[in-house]
Formats: sequence, structure tokens, C-alpha cells
Amino acid sequence: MAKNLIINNIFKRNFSSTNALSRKINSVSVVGSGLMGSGIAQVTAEAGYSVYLIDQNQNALDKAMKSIQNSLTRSTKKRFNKEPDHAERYIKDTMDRIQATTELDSGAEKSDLIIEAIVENIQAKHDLFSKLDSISPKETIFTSNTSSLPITEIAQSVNRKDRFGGLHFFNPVPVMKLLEVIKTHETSDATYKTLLEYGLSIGKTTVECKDTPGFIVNRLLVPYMFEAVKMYERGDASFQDIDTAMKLGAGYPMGPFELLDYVGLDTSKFIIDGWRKRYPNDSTFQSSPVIDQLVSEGRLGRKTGEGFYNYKK
Ligand SMILES: CCCCCCCCCCCCCC(=O)CC(=O)SCCNC(=O)CCNC(=O)[C@H](O)C(C)(C)COP(=O)(O)OP(=O)(O)OC[C@H]1O[C@@H](n2cnc3c(N)ncnc32)[C@H](O)[C@@H]1OP(=O)(O)O
Ligand SMILES: NC(=O)C1=CN([C@@H]2O[C@H](COP(=O)(O)OP(=O)(O)OC[C@H]3O[C@@H](n4cnc5c(N)ncnc54)[C@H](O)[C@@H]3O)[C@@H](O)[C@H]2O)C=CC1
Repeated sequence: MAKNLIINNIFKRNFSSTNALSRKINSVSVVGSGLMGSGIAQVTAEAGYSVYLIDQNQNALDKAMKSIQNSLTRSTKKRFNKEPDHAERYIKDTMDRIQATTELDSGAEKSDLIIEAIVENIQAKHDLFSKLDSISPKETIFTSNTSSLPITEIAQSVNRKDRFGGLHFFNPVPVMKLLEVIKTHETSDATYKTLLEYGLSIGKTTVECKDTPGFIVNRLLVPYMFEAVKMYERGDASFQDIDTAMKLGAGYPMGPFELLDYVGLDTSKFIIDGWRKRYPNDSTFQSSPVIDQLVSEGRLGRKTGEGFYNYKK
């Protein structure tokens, strides 16, 4: 047998080769309405699902609904260029499919799929999923959008480990075409198939990945970002020049510091601190005095109007 065929067969056995039946998804709850949750709610509603957008903070929900409205206005302007009535109806129909609420039960009790997008903290995720496990129907599938935590570890807080997987979206969700779909050793074939189908139904290109640290993209992206921050902290180059170099010399749409501001320095710090604890002997994951300082000053990047760059001007 040719080598490629063997590799292909191993891959298929591990991932998509299954006759399992997927589950029909009608209603989706997105928990956490920040940068990621708002985008996930938007693309899910645009695909025709009924969406509950849940957050513990009413201000965050208000901000999220405004940001979804703005994002839709932006994307429909070009799409329905000569049909403003059509654009208006599309935006209204999409917004009508999203119910924003601070009541966890109201969404969880009615949803076929729950996508968690709260803060990157294992304890917060455990607390949330253990509550969700007790109030959601037993068929409901649970997923996490974590950037850096093992899905298997997040799933420790629930009984339904066969109905638990990872859906890792990219920021900005309405624009980025990729969705990493993560299978743990306990995720059932039917659950995994359902998640892959959901990904395709919202127009994303899905890639399949095991529950390994950082999945595919962050396993490669995070060390690059670390190197950029260390280069700046050593004084080898200014952060502005590092950004210019990576955009013009490597063709990246954003430089590493623009991207850090875009992702959020608080979320980046959660990722760094988590990986350092998890891999104490790996010198790559040292803390960054500069990021620690910016976070302590509340300069979290674009979301607060200031990070490495100032967006208030
Ligand atoms: C020592 C310590 C070190 C610490 C290091 C630790 C680092 C840890 C970091 C890890 C982070 C991990 C996060 C994660 O898990 C995964 C990620 O999400 S990584 C981020 C991935 N995203 C990117 O890489 C984004 C790169 N940027 C871009 O692609 C573009 O710059 C962007 C699309 C954002 C904007 O494009 P630009 O051309 O600059 O601007 P325009 O305004 O012209 O927009 C282009 C196009 O897109 C539409 N658009 C933009 N935003 C939205 C939106 N929110 N909603 C709808 N539409 C939007 C816009 O309308 C334009 O559309 P046209 O049709 O072309 O007009
Ligand atoms: N920022 C990014 O570029 C990306 C982030 N992620 C991951 O997505 C998740 C969310 O990240 P962001 O959206 O950037 O964070 P964010 O800080 O913008 O939003 C988090 C939201 O969760 C809410 N929240 C916190 N605890 C809650 C709880 N128990 N119940 C309900 N709501 C709660 C907060 O009020 C806040 O509105 C994290 O796990 C992060 O690692 C994944 C891909 C990219």
C-alpha cells in the first residue's frame, strides 16, 4: 500500500470515518458575549439557527448586540450593495434570531448545542459547565472555544463526556474562515460529526484536530508571538518596527503587537500564565513584564481603547 494511503487511512480512522448519525441542531446557546461570543452568535444566527446569547453582565450583552448590529451593517453594505431594503431585512431577521439574556437556564434548557466563550480560566469554565450539566437536557452537546486549555480537562466537570468537544473560532469571527473542531478520546463519533456539520452550516472551513496543546493554529502562533514580545523586551527593535516587518516582510495582515491588542492583552496573559504553569520547564513560556504592566493599568488592547497602541485618537 502506498505510504500516502496508509497515512490517509490512519487519519480517517482517527477522525471522520464513521457511520454515526449526527444530531439535528435547531437552537444554540452561546455563553459569554465578549469579543468571541458576539461573533459566534452572529454567524450562528446568520445561518438560520435560533440563538441565546448569555452573559453574566448586562453591559456586556448590550455592547455585544450593538457590535453585532455594526458588524452586520458592515458586511451587508457590500453584499447587498444595490438592495438596501434587502440588507435591512437581513439584519433585522438575523438580530431577531438572537435572544440576549443574563439567565443561564433560559437558554440552556432549550438548546441542542452550547458554545462556551467565557474568560480563559479553568475554574470559571468548570463552574459554568457543572451548572450547565445539571440544567441542560441530556442530549445537549457542550463545546468550548478555549484558546489554550485542554478540552478533556474542561470536560472533567460534566458527566456527558461523550457529548463534549471543542469548537475553536478565530477573531474576528465573521471574517475568519477557519473553525478547528476538536475531538477528545471520549467525544463520540455522533457528537463529532454533528460539530463538523454545524461548522460547515455556518460557512466555515473546518479542520479536525486532536486535543493537543494549542490545537493547530495556536501551537504555531503562540511561540511566534512570544518571540516577538521577547525581541521587543530585549530592545532589539521597536514594537512598531516588528509589526511593519512582519506585515511587509512576511505578508501577515497584522503584526504581532497589533494582533495582541486585537486578541486582548488580558486573554493573552491568561494564555501565557496558563501555559507557564502547565509547562514549567519550557523556557518559551516566560512571563512578559510589559504585558503584565499594561494589563495592570487596564490597557487591554482595542477593547479598552489602548494597549500597545492608542485607539482613542
Ligand atoms: C512573552 C509573552 C508573550 C505573549 C504572547 C501570547 C500570545 C497569545 C496570543 C494567542 C491568541 C490566540 C487567540 C486565538 O485563540 C485564535 C485567534 O483568533 S488568533 C487571531 C486570528 N486573527 C487574525 O490573525 C486577524 C488578522 N487580521 C486580519 O485578518 C485583518 O487585519 C482584519 C480582517 C481583522 C481587518 O482587515 P483590514 O483589511 O485591516 O480592515 P478592514 O476594515 O478593511 O476589513 C477587511 C474586511 O473585513 C471586514 N470586517 C472586518 N472586521 C469585521 C467584523 N468585525 N465584522 C464584519 N466584517 C468585518 C470589513 O468589512 C472588510 O470587508 P470588505 O468586504 O473587504 O469591505
Ligand atoms: N480574543 C480572541 O482573539 C480569542 C479568544 N478565544 C477564547 O474565547 C474565550 C472568550 O474570549 P474573549 O471573547 O476574547 O473574552 P472577553 O473578555 O471579550 O469576553 C468574555 C465574556 O464572558 C463573560 N463571562 C465571564 N464569566 C462568565 C460566566 N460564568 N457566565 C457568563 N458569562 C461570563 C464576561 O462578562 C465577558 O463578557 C476565551 O476562552 C478565549 O481564550 C478564542 C479565540 C480567539
